[in-house]
Amino acid sequence: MNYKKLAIPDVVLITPKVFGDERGFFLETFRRSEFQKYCGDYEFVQDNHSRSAHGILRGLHYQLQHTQGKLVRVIRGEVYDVAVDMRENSETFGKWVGAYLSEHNKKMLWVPPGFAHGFYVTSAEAEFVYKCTDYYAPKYEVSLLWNDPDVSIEWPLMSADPKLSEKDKSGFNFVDAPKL
Ligand SMILES: Cc1cn([C@H]2C[C@H](O)[C@@H](COP(=O)(O)OP(=O)(O)O[C@H]3O[C@H](C)C(=O)[C@H](O)[C@H]3O)O2)c(=O)[nH]c1=O
Repeated sequence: MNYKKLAIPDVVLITPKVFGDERGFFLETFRRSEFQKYCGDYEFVQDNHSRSAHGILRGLHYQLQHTQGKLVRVIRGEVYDVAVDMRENSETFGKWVGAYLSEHNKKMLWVPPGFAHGFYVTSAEAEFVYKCTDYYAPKYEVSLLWNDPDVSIEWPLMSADPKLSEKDKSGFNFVDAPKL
């Protein structure tokens, strides 16, 4: 596996080694020893799986307590995945990074605790699977608006506006969003 620190160094893009043969392919999606060496000493306690249609944008979400680190990947289709640094004392506070994750590139993104996370579906459909370092805690969950002018994420929109949940439509602007 290759571990590449992005412009926000705590966010790591992971490219697995893919073993292809006449049957198909094999790859390791997680190896604790390597992950802890390059990303930190985290344990995962919950795995999630969601499917979304083209043009859906889920997020950006974070939890004020039980903050979750997420190791995310796409097993069908393609998304543009984004992390926003919500850690008030961080040098990259309010900054964002993004990466295309797809069934074809098989890349994974490590999004540490303290980040708002979301993705936009660029394929017809996308199946998104991820590991979390803490449990879902809805009473502590917050949505950051996808199009906040201060964060100014450059989403690769393929139509006027993405399709959002009601919760995400009423997310906080960055200036008003609770910080970590
Ligand atoms: C996240 C979550 C949701 N749910 C239930 C609650 C709702 O009844 C239903 C859909 O939840 P929600 O609309 O919050 O799902 P997403 O919009 O995909 O939320 C996720 O979106 C972005 C991309 C994230 O990074 C988070 O992991 C997560 O917030 O699943 C659970 O039971 N457990 C969970 O861990």
